Amino acid sequence: MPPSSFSPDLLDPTSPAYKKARRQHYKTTKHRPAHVESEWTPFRAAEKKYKAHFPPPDLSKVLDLALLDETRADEVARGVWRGSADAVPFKEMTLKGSDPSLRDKKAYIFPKHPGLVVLPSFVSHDQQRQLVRWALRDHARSPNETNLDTHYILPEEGLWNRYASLRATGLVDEELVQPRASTSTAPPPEPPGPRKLVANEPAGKDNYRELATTPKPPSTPSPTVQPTSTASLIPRLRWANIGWSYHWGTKQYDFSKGKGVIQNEVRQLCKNVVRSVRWERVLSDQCNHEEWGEDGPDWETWDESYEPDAGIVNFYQTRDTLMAHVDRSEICATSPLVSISLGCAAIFLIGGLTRDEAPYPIFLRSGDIVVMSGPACRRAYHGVPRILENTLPLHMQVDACAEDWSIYAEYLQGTRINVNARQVFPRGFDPIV
Ligand SMILES: O=C(O)CCC(=O)C(=O)O
Ligand SMILES: [Fe+2]
Repeated sequence: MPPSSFSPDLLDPTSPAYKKARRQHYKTTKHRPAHVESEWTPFRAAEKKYKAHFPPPDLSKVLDLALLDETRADEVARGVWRGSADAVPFKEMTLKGSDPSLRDKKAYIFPKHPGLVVLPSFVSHDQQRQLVRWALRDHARSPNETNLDTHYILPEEGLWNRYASLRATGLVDEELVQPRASTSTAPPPEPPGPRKLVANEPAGKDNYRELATTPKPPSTPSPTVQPTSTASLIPRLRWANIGWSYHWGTKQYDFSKGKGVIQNEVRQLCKNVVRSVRWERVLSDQCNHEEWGEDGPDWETWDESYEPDAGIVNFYQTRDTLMAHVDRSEICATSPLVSISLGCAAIFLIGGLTRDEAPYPIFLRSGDIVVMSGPACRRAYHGVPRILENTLPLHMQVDACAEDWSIYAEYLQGTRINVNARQVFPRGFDPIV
């Protein structure tokens, strides 16, 4: 896996690296039509801005909450990128709960985005490494579906475990993973690639039955995929499903596949996050009953009733992005979606109910958690236009821990992992499938 090619010199307009990148940029963009920019929605304009590799984006409008925490000063200073501590208005909150580690942690809420909560550095360094090991070694393998399963017959022990054992024997590029298409008679499908945008209808109690019974045809393997080495598939791992099976073709859950398990450590971490937030301060002025559904606001019960049962692990290489989208496949449109960042830092954009609202850009670093909750935030457009190069913190680097960490540290050099968990059904809803 090549480490990211970003040079810190690119942030200095007088450096030769910057001048070379500028020449290349002019060469590749000089034939682009000039009028398109004016047609972009505010969300699209923000995506374009932060995605750009040249000129490197100005991050002074990006909220960087790590700057408020002196224990992270070293983490901030080592990376070439940083945002600003006052880019957008926020309120700081203490956390609740008896665990002494919660005393030093904070939550941030945003008057313009009710239901959005950011908990910087919520996950301990040790737990960050545990989650990375879990994501790659234990989770991104059968029976859990990954983006690669459609097109490749993946090793029984899991792609990552096979890669680790091949590396140990020095044969890492020699073994080929076979395409699935040779064993299939299905019609040609779309080639493998990033997640596609599908305009799906928001799920809800009213259309649940219809959604649950809509046919969910299996995705078909690409006939053009070639036998590929295990090592070169590692950076192409893009997602792994958690819990209820998600059908990417229709952007609906496929309840007929049954309720998958959600690993206890992830479940407990998400539940601890939800229990530690003072919801009365986050959502008490969000009392419009209609928006919360027929049972009205239920945040008062979340300490006990929040139960994640689905989610995704996203694996991003430094050139990957996640386009603006709304997560509207869950029947419950208000219960918290808990999202954990690991590895390299990212820029997260969170907007409103349409792409016409300019989003807030927020720096997310390893260990940070974002919670999207309530009717406004759970249906808000959001995305990840940029993974920031050279931002792997010291505690995730090779020398951070036990010897077997080095393979993870090397992978993380140019990778961000996001683990997010959702509650699909509202409290008391009986999903007869
Ligand atoms: O990577 C992230 O921080 C966001 C992921 C996300 O929005 C999603 O998986 O739906
Ligand atoms: Fe999302």
